[in-house]
Amino acid sequence: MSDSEEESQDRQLKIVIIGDGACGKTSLAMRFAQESFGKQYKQTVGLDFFLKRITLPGNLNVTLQVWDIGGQTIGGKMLDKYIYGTQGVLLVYDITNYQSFENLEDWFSMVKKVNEESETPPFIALVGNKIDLEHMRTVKADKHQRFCQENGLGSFFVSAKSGDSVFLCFQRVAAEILGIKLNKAEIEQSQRVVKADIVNYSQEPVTRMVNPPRSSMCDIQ
Ligand SMILES: Nc1nc2c(ncn2[C@@H]2O[C@H](COP(=O)(O)OP(=O)(O)OP(=O)(O)O)[C@@H](O)[C@H]2O)c(=O)[nH]1
Repeated sequence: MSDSEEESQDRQLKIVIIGDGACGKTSLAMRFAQESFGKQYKQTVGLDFFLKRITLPGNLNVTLQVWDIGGQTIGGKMLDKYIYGTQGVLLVYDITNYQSFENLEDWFSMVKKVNEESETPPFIALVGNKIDLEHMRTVKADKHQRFCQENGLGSFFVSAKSGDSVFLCFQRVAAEILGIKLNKAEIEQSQRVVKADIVNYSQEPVTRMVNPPRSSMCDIQ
């Protein structure tokens, strides 16, 4: 196959990431596109772009154009322009921040409004981020599932910090947009194992523990 034939197989997909400030949108994009994570919070002003090429079953190369939209753009003039024409939307919230989940109604309304007259509406997924902080969860998983069922959304729980399910999320969204079914082996291959250091708390006599640790088995670092 010639180079030009190979290139012509590449598809470009636009995926926007929206949701409240500090829920982890930039971190998800960086984890997916650059395999990195930063603890420091730096607010996104306007938007940032990330590009990543992935291969879907059938040797289909797809370049994902990820639009990381700043949380402060809600209510601004530019948001509808950023969302317009997108094929995929990740509606992200922080599982430890209930307000970020509630506010998704507003983000979702904006997506629906922009696509009111679209013949090819985007594939939309609800993404609960920061699952490494499960012990601090304030948004129950059944609330998440109900929102997905009521609105026909894809559903993901991820951690930009540990990388858990991040690649899988983007891969499945791309596959859904293109109408490709991933088999079990392909899904399992994309699921990253969460690395956790075992912390042995049992060295301290139980009677001396004034503030017991939140988890007695392991901490996810
Ligand atoms: N523990 C944990 N922290 C995370 C995770 N994802 C993001 N963070 C932290 O949350 C803070 C906000 O992350 P960002 O990715 O900048 O959030 P954002 O949604 O892009 O924020 P805006 O730019 O304001 O829209 C940062 O301090 C990140 O390190 C995660 O999965 N787990």
